[in-house]
Amino acid sequence: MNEIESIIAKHAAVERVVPGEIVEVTVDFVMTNDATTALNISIFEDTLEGDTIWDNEKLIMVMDHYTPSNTVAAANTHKIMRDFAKKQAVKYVYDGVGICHQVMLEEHIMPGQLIIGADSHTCSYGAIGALSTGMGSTDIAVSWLDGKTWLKVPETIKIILDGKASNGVYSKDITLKVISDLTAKGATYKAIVFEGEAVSAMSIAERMTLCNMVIEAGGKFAYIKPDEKVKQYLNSRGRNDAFELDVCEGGQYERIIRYDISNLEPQIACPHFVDNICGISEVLGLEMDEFFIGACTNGRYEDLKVAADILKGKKIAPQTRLIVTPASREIYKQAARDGLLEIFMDSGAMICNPGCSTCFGATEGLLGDGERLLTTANRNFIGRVGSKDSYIYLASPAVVAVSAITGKITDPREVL
Ligand SMILES: CC(C)[C@H](C(=O)O)[C@@H](O)C(=O)O
Ligand code: SF4
Repeated sequence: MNEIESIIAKHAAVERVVPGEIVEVTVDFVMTNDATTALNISIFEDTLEGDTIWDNEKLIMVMDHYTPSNTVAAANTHKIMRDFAKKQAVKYVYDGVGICHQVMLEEHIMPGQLIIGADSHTCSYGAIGALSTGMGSTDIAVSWLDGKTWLKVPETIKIILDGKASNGVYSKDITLKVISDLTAKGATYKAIVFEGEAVSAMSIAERMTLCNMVIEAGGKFAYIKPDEKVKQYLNSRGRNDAFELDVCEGGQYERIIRYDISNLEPQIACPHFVDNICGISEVLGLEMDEFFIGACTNGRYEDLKVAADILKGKKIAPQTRLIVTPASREIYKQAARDGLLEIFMDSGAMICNPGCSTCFGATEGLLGDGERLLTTANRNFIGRVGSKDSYIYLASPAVVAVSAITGKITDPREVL
């Protein structure tokens, strides 16, 4: 079995699984957020006539898409979540602490686990060697009954990233390039394993970026074999439990794709599809109205640091706005301690509280008619951030920061 199949087999308590087979698995955590928890609750209580959830330490609830509540509807949704959490004595409820995926990484996930979440970017936890995937509300509610769900064992694509990214090129550019080649449906219900020297060189933050966008090609799971960096990260977060490294000999892959990323240029996803991607040279000089640095793709400390180093002592272009939203409270605090927030504010940026923010377009930073946004998020669907007549471009934090200074798409390699 390969890495993916071996983790699934463990959770199905069987010796061996093969792609295409449907198995019942026990999950380690179920994560839900304020976008759909109220729906999960109504399915659990009304449709399934559920009484008590299977484990009050394994259902993790996060309020992040609409925090602090910006409408009465959002406040009522949060109230439903809080009432349910109280009734069920749910141990982990995070409100305003950060984006669900970042909070899960910081507080809960261990390599080798299997996690399902009511959010498509749940696939991010492959960054530290966990198998995780997003599911719809009914499947999530059913899992609350007994901590089990079903899966079709996916085929696995292995992507080997060789070479060393040049200055100004980051894991966001690599992930955009991979999505562009796979296309939006090219990896539907397939697992993607990343390996190679470029992956080994990546920080945990960069690996999160890489795994986060696998769903944009339809992927079921993303996975990077955990190494010493993962161990160090977990230790730094107080999680010292030993984890087994999966030794998978003779594993089968549906395809192996190899990249040499040494000559890759910064990539931009253009409206209105994530796989509508080009090299930055094709869109240089395109004027923008708004810039956003944040989201579960690129709102981590390392991302803010890259942006702050570029923005230090500089001002954003007149008649534009820059919104910076740290992905979690931990990141916010560290960015404050290290002076990053001051650099952003001095440049003219607005700093928002940890959460999905302008990525989801529910709380702040909405676009007006005809406006263009350059963002570090992962989706550029029509109308996602405000007006249906607006245009969203996806890029790395370095591209967004350097472009915020000029007001138009600019190549970070010019300044780095
Ligand atoms: C609202 C939520 C369920 C959704 C998702 O599943 O991804 C959101 O987080 C997004 O990024 O579009
Ligand atoms: S930051 Fe954006 S992509 Fe991530 S969970 Fe929130 S809305 Fe979804």
